Amino acid sequence: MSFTNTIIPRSVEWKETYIRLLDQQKLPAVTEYIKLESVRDVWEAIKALKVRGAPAIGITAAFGLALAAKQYETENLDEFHSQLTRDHDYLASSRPTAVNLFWALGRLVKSVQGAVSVNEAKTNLLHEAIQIQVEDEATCRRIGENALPLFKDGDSVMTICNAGSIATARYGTALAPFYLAKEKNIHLSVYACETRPVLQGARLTTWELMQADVDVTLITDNMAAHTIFSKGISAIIVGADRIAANGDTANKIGTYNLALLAGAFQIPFYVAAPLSTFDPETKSGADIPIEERDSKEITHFGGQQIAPDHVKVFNPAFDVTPHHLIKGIITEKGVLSGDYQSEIQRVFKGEA
Ligand SMILES: CSC[C@H]1O[C@H](OP(=O)(O)O)[C@H](O)[C@@H]1O
Repeated sequence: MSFTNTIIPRSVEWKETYIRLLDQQKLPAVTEYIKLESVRDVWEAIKALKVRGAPAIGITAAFGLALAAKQYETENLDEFHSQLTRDHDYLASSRPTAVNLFWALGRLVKSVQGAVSVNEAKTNLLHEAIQIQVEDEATCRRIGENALPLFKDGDSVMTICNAGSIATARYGTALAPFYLAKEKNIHLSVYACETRPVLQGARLTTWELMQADVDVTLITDNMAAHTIFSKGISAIIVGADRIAANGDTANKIGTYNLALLAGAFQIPFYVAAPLSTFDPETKSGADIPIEERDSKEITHFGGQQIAPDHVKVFNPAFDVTPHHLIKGIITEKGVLSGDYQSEIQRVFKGEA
């Protein structure tokens, strides 16, 4: 079965007067699409994780800024740029960790530099947003192609959160090799950590992989060590939200745990990410802002209170895996390994 049969729906689509969004908070029970008709709708959708995943956040924010600009009434270019800056900054405030958000918004702002009319600027913004989505789909497929040789037929591989098709334009990053393996009749078994508290693994990764008829088993996060031991997990592959200049990687909370377990069990720990998730301006993991989310994500489960009133809560949405725990960072340009600082510099100089 070819994944290109569009088995998995697109999470984000431009529809001229609105953005059509797959509401990822409703999955897997309900497949519902919502209309984002304003920059506020887009901000709220990103904040509430109705769309999530670094590349998908960047794509949605890009279409959000293009949609906002399309609604400006001014024909004055200075006023246009002033309103664009306001909405750029507003969208950039939706979530702090995934660098794709800022990277995509920055590409759009750059696309209007030199525009001689408001109309030309509006056209450039939309073309750039479309280009970001088109590029990301091709990038993710290449990540899958570069990742697949790292596994062999019959391997069992663990992952966390959802770095799948709906977290990107298509294919995903960490999940991309599983879709390509399916196309090539290579059998890989995936063990998906449920990923408390928002359950992207239980709700989204299993949902995606089952639709593509990829072998997937759901485990709770605290089962990871026993599963690696008892099921002979051969490798771990995860996505990323921001990769610092030295290779330190921010990803969903619980990723660091898996990296430590990979070291203890002496199995490879891979990060799969596009170059758009690298942030050479961030020197190390210590400099990556870690989003902290509402305590209700932890004190409530399925709408039921599961912890006492007024309990203290710490709810970081991400953690940082130090680069020395990462066997390889799989990108569209190939697999980076060893001295990540110089590898990343080499790739960003276009030497790859
Ligand atoms: C392909 S990037 C996916 C990345 O984003 C997720 O975070 P969130 O669901 O909060 O947006 C998680 O860190 C995934 O690895």
